[in-house]
Amino acid sequence: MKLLVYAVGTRMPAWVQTAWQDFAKRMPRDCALELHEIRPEPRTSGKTAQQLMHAEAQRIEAALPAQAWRVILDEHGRDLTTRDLANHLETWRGGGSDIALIIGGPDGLDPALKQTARQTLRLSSLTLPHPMVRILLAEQLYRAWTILTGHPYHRD
Ligand SMILES: C[S@@+](CC[C@H](N)C(=O)[O-])C[C@H]1O[C@@H](n2cnc3c(N)ncnc32)[C@H](O)[C@@H]1O
Repeated sequence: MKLLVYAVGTRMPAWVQTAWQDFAKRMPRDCALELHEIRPEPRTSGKTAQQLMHAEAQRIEAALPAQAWRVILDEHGRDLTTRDLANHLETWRGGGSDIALIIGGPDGLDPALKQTARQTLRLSSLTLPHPMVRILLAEQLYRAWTILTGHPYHRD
């Protein structure tokens, strides 16, 4: 099983890339964390937010593997604890499919794309900037894995 993160946004600052790598490289091969960046629609095109999100959704759809279990990251989703996330990770590992975790761009995600998700996760009740979401998600997935394996990184 792989954890495939599809995140709208390219050319991130070095600190974002460094933080991502720091957590991604800690994940074991059988739970690998991969980042797939989706090119954002230019914000100078005069398009509405709906049109921007629709264009980005088409790129996300084109990039997603057909069999992946889709999980949307959304501030409007259900709250969860890190232990809840560890339980999800355990279920995902048992399911066998790769997991596609989808993060929107500055305007969020197209409502039609959101409806295709099997699960929606909220990392916080705050609206987070999209570069921070990928880092926070990577850290929380690593933390969830350490809970499942009894690694001392996580302390209750
Ligand atoms: C700047 S936010 C977009 C905010 C937009 N108002 C919306 O309703 O989605 C960019 C992306 O980061 C993710 N995101 C932001 N805050 C989040 C949170 N608290 N939990 C989970 N994902 C979040 C979502 O995938 C969102 O599409």
